[in-house]
Amino acid sequence: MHQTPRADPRRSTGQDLATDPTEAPTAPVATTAPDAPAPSADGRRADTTVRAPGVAAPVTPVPREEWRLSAEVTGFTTLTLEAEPGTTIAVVGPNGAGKTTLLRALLGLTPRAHAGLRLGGLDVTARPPHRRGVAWVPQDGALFPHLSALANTAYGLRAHGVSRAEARRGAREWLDRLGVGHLAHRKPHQVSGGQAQRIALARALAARPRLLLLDEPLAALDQTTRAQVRHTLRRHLDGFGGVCLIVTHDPVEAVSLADRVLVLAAGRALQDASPAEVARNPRSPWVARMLGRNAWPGTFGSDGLKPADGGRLLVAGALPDGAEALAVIAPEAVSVHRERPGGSPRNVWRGTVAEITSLGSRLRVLITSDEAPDLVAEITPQAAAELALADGAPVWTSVKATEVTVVPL
Ligand SMILES: Nc1ncnc2c1ncn2[C@@H]1O[C@H](COP(=O)(O)OP(=O)(O)OP(=O)(O)O)[C@@H](O)[C@H]1O
Repeated sequence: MHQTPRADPRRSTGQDLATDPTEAPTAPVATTAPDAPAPSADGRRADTTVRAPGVAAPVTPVPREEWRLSAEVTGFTTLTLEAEPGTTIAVVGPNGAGKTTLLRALLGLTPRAHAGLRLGGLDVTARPPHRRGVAWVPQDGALFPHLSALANTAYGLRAHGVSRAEARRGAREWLDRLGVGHLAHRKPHQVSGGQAQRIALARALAARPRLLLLDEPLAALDQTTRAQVRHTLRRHLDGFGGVCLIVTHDPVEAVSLADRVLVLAAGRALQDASPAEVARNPRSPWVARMLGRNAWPGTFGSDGLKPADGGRLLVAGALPDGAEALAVIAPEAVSVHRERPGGSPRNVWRGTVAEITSLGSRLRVLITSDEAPDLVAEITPQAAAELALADGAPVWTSVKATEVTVVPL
């Protein structure tokens, strides 16, 4: 699992964009904070020089700006949140847990919770939403209805004082990156929900915030587009020097994008740990069901995926040699045996039962192995009884190649 906050020298400063026409009817805006240098047109490069259109970015990388997050939230959602620059946190929890309230509190957009907020060394608590250096992509995207996709995306850059031509070029790049460049001149009502979401994401990323808040950013996208946009988002987050909070109900999104998973329940933090830790030791049945996936990062080779924690994993389909990917395996897809299973080619490992916990009417069995990373299987109590499973019991596990979801990293 890619836990470590990512270091990338190529990045520029963050700046603000906070939009919610419903709660901020006086034209949601992005303006330049006095302490913020102008951004580059390229979201992945640290460059505080405004360039003429068509002029290539300087090759000399300059150190990226880094924005540590420190938040003390009180109200319906009550928690303390500290995160190093470059950390991506998946915010998960059942409906009504307070996920959106947390994001709105960080923006200063709700009376239901208050956030004391420091970004980098700067206390932005007293600032209005649009001066905090926070970008927010709400569930509905909240695009300006009267502006084209291009103008929506260029808005944040323009508000930084970037020239019109430069802002449009930067906006065009982000729209292209997210696969909606061909819609640049359409208004929001002329695009589909999924396209609008990608435009909203381009607008937020183009604004280079110090804190990025994404409320189910991939929810309206079909499976193929979702994989593409997730990949783009991941690449961007790799070079992002701020903190990103992503509200999601998609476990694959959580384990593939996030360094940490913050589980909320009734406005409180139930768990805040790495995806691997939350998957291994979920603190509630809800978390177990939502995120209880096995997630193995690894590198592709000629004979499948080589997990970083050892072993080999056969998967259906292939990525180029050397490609990094995350293999996601649902615990229900893991078969547990007392004898070595035969049959068609599949992933088979010898292991030992390390822990058995109940999950509603099912059991979760943690199996450790010298041949593969830790694996969680979910089986019925009846199956566990038939296999005479107990802590320390020697077992075999198997997973069909077709049951492994591969997420390119
Ligand atoms: N404006 C409001 N006035 C009163 N109660 C509200 C308001 N907005 C949200 N709530 C309540 O606050 C709680 C938390 O809501 P919130 O939208 O933060 O949850 P969530 O975790 O984002 O849920 P979901 O997954 O459904 O989006 C819920 O019980 C909700 O009904």
